Amino acid sequence: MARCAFMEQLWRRNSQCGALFRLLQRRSSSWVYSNTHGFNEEEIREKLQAFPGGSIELQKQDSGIATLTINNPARMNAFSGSMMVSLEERVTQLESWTEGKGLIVRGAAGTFCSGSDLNAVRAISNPQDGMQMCMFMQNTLTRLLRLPLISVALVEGSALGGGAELTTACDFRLMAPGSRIQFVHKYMGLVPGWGGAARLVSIVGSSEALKLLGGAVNVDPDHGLHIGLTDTVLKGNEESEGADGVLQQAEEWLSRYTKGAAAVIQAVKRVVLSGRELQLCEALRTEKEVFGRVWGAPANLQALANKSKHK
Ligand SMILES: CCCC(=O)SCCNC(=O)CCNC(=O)[C@H](O)C(C)(C)COP(=O)(O)OP(=O)(O)OC[C@H]1O[C@@H](n2cnc3c(N)ncnc32)[C@H](O)[C@@H]1OP(=O)(O)O
Repeated sequence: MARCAFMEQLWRRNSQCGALFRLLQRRSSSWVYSNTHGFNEEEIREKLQAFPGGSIELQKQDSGIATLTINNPARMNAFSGSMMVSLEERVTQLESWTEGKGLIVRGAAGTFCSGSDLNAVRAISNPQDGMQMCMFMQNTLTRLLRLPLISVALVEGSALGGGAELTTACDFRLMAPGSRIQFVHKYMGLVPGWGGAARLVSIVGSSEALKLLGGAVNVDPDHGLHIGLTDTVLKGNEESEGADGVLQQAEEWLSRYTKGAAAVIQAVKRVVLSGRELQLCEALRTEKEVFGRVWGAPANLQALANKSKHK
């Protein structure tokens, strides 16, 4: 133990190593499962890779907003095994994006995602593989939600099953007209397994969550707004300018919250995340630590020099 504390001090002394230490600490604290829980990441990664198809595209923009596209249109953007692995790799890339501020998660070709690819699910329907896939996806989606970026799910068309769960791994849900979010798991003889039930309860409360899961309710944009699952309803592509009007609207909506220095926006996400997830004392200590990183930092000094008024 003493040796560990000494090593930690050494790490922290050098600021570059300190940053790396924080990154590693943040990454490992974002993981729900490790080998102590019987999770064998390498093995399930290899099994998932045996079910190829589709892709996960990541596009980072200079504005600090990235777009993550679930791309498997022939199967309504269902997640093949290789897409699950690719999503994890994209999340890893985003974890170290120092200039990043926001993230839009969307599906290709006008629909969000129809959950896991039923062909892959059939092939790994034994309990051991099912548990490993569940832990793999829970780890990935927990890390997605904990990214130091403000994230939105842009829902067009259908978000079904695991697709509905994916929307809850974002900070906000924006819905296009005619779209739906539906936890269809009950019809498949399942419950959510990608962390969607736990996150749904924290978004809409336990009684609404019980209704949505127990009734496999088809949530349209108005119902989503009413129960607090949806944050805003966008105009349709035909009512907005350009071929990809809904994406543009989502970027405009998100950019209200991402204006400013990346370090500050990332700090905002961190303090809200710790308030959301941690016990009060721990959240307060995290807030103090994050505050210490922005206090006297360039954005703060610049604001002081500008003597800004907030009218
Ligand atoms: C823990 C995770 C739990 C889960 O995610 S379980 C999976 C839950 N998802 C589902 O059950 C979705 C089942 N699919 C549907 O209900 C419908 O296909 C859907 C999405 C409403 C679209 O309906 P339509 O517009 O009528 O189109 P369609 O049925 O002809 O589909 C077009 C092609 O896409 C395929 N597809 C859709 N969802 C899929 C899926 N999840 N896995 C594998 N293939 C899927 C569908 O089979 C069809 O393919 P094909 O053209 O017949 O070759």
